[in-house]
Amino acid sequence: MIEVRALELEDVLEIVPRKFGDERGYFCETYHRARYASQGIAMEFVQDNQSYSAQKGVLRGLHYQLPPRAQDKLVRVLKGRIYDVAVDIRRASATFGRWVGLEISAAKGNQILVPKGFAHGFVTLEEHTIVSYKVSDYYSPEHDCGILYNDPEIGIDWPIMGLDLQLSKKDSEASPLRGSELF
Ligand SMILES: Cc1cn([C@H]2C[C@H](O)[C@@H](COP(=O)(O)OP(=O)(O)O[C@H]3O[C@H](C)C(=O)[C@H](O)[C@H]3O)O2)c(=O)[nH]c1=O
Repeated sequence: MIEVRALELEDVLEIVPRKFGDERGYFCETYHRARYASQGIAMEFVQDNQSYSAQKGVLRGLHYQLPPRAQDKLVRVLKGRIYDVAVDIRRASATFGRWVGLEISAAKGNQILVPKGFAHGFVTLEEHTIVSYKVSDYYSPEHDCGILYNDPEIGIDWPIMGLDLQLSKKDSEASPLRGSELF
C-alpha cells in the first residue's frame, strides 16, 4: 500500500502511498500509522502544518528545531510542486553538511520524511502551491533555527534558474552552517 525508498542520505525517505483511481478521480490513504511504522516511520506526529505560497520561487528554509524539541517532518504537497531539500546537520554524522533534494508534487502524490538532525527547506516550482506536513514535536520558537539556503559550504543545487526568489526576512538573514547551533 506504500512504497518507501531511502534517498542518497539514507535516513531521508521518499514515500509514495497507493492511489486508487477511477472515473471520478482518486482516493489515497496519505498516512497510516501502523503501515508507516512497519517501514521505519514510527515517530508520533503531534502537529499538522500547512503553508500556501502564491508565487513560484518562494523559498522557505532551511529550518529545524534544536533538541529537546527537534522535529521529524513528513511533507507532502496538496497543490502544485516543490523541490524539497534536507541537510544533515548532525556534527558526528559521516554525511555532515551534505544535502539531498527531491521534487514533491500533488500530481505525483509522493512524500518526504525529514528526520530530526536535518535542516529542511523547499522552493515552490508552481504558483498557488500548498504544502502540508506532520511534525513530531510542537512548534517551539525558542528552539527554532535557520541556516542560509545558499551557504556555499553546503552547495545546494536549487532548481531556481529564471525564478524570482521570494524569502522571508528571517531566511534571507540566516547564518551559514558553521555559524549555526547544530546537533
Ligand atoms: C513553523 C511554525 C510557524 N508558526 C508561525 C511563526 C510565524 O509567525 C509564522 C510563519 O512562520 P515561518 O516563517 O517559520 O514559516 P515557514 O517559513 O513556512 O517555515 C516552515 O517551513 C519550513 C520549510 C520548515 O521546515 C519549517 O517547518 C517551518 O519553519 O507562523 C507557527 O505558529 N507554528 C509553526 O509550527
